[in-house]
Amino acid sequence: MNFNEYPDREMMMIDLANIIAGELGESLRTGDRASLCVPGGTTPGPIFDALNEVALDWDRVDVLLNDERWVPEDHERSNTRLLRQRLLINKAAAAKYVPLYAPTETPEESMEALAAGIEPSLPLSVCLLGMGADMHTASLFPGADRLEEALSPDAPILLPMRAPGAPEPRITLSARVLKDSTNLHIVITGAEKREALEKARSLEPMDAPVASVLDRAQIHWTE
Ligand SMILES: O=C(O)[C@H](O)[C@@H](O)[C@H](O)[C@H](O)COP(=O)(O)O
Repeated sequence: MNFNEYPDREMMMIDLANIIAGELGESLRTGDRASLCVPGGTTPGPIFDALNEVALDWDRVDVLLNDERWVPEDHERSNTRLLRQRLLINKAAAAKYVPLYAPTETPEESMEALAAGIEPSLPLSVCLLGMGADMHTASLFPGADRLEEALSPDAPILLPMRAPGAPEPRITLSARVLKDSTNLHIVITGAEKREALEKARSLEPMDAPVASVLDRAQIHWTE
């Protein structure tokens, strides 16, 4: 496991924004387009704040989420809302946003169309993941209804997911799509998550879904 520890949150978020920008720049040097896949939740906001100011050919970058909560875009729990407020602004406003949400009642109704929209952005050039203290990443939750399918090597791109730990239905990229990213990072903060990550190393992905990507990921941690 590639583990990077930082002296404080501010430094970690700025460093990570620079690392991500460098990797996107490298992908744009060798290809026509690059893709950046990011988590929602409460951790990544400051990374987005730094990243949206970076000079990059953003008009050649696809931006998408690891996972989305099935709520309207103006809902306070919408990850899309977070992206529109903090990442897809300033210089990064030129990026192409690839949605993981559509206004249908259930994720199942939109799954096929959303997956078709994502396919051209694969493999992901840069994927940043978060992690919960229950060892979930993206919406790959322990005990989730379609976890086994989402972890399988021939999983579809996208799956609906319902889990005891998630208050609303979710939609998530599958583990194989996350793992196939050219550059893969996990950002976590605090002692509880560090402990959970250590524990995940000796567990199976069905019990600790983040374990499915650990051998490919660089971990970034601070208190
Ligand atoms: O929609 C989401 O909730 C995420 O994409 C999810 O996988 C998140 O990264 C972790 O739950 C960590 O969340 P926090 O950063 O809020 O702890």
